[in-house]
Amino acid sequence: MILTVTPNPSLDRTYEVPSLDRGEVIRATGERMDPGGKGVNVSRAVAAAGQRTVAVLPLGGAPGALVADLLDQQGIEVAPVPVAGATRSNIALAESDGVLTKINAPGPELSGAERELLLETVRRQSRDASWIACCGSLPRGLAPSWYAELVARAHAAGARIALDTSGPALLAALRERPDVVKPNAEELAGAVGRPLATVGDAVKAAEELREMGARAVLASLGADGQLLVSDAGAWFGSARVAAVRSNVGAGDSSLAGFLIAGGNGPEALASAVAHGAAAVQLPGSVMPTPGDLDPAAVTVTAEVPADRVLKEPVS
Ligand SMILES: O=P(O)(O)OC[C@@]1(O)O[C@H](CO)[C@@H](O)[C@@H]1O
Repeated sequence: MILTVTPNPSLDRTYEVPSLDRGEVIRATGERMDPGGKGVNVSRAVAAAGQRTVAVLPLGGAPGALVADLLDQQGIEVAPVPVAGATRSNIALAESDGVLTKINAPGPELSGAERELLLETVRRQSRDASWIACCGSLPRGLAPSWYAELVARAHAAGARIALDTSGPALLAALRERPDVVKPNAEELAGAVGRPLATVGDAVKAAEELREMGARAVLASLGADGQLLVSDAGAWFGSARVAAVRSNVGAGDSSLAGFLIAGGNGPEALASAVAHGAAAVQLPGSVMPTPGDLDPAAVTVTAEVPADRVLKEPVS
């Protein structure tokens, strides 16, 4: 079973708009609502692959009830932590030329009792988890060291941890040696405090994260592909993609693909790349089913193209 922990879930609202004109009333041409938050999306992708998953998340207010309903409709097993504050709503504005602007709310503030209940729920649900995926930003009330504490507790209980977060929460958790961390290019650059211009720069940054404590680094480099750097070596994976529809949740789909395939080595990287490529070709944060995957379009190599200049460099 793959357990996911999303301390700051969201009701994801996507509005399709012709274009963004600041200061104007913009009429949306379409809208959709998805249960969101990075760990929630990982659970949706794991469930879409037919594997068992449980999603732990605080839920509160009317948006929280809607998230619970939407997850129920999708057949996702949830271990909810009831909280007094309302679950946030995150807005995505999708322009017809493919540009997507996202507004992520801070989320409710968790009280001391709610924080404890969240940790206790994770502990209770961890028993038959092969992996615990801890994902996304932290809501107010959780210190940047919260993920570090979670990783330490989960390791003590014998579980493996995948961590997808950024900034101080990522840096603080590294010292507890998470089994894999999954930064995107921006998060990787932020963690090492340097720009990334080439694939080789990303490999160096990933190695630095390993020196800081990560056992393995699965880095998503957007249109450029993905990197896996672990004690067994480094691999680079990429896929042919016909047309990008939405990259919301593509990183979460990749992480799910990686964990479903064992969470280690080039086969798991190939599965991560296949899941990420399938997700960007689906609308909103729709997660791919096995029928959406195209493994033949994926290439994984141990000959990392270090000199390749990134299409989307991070300055
Ligand atoms: O604010 P965070 O926690 O960093 O990210 C939240 C979020 O942007 O991540 C998911 C996509 O990865 C969305 O479902 C959700 O809205």
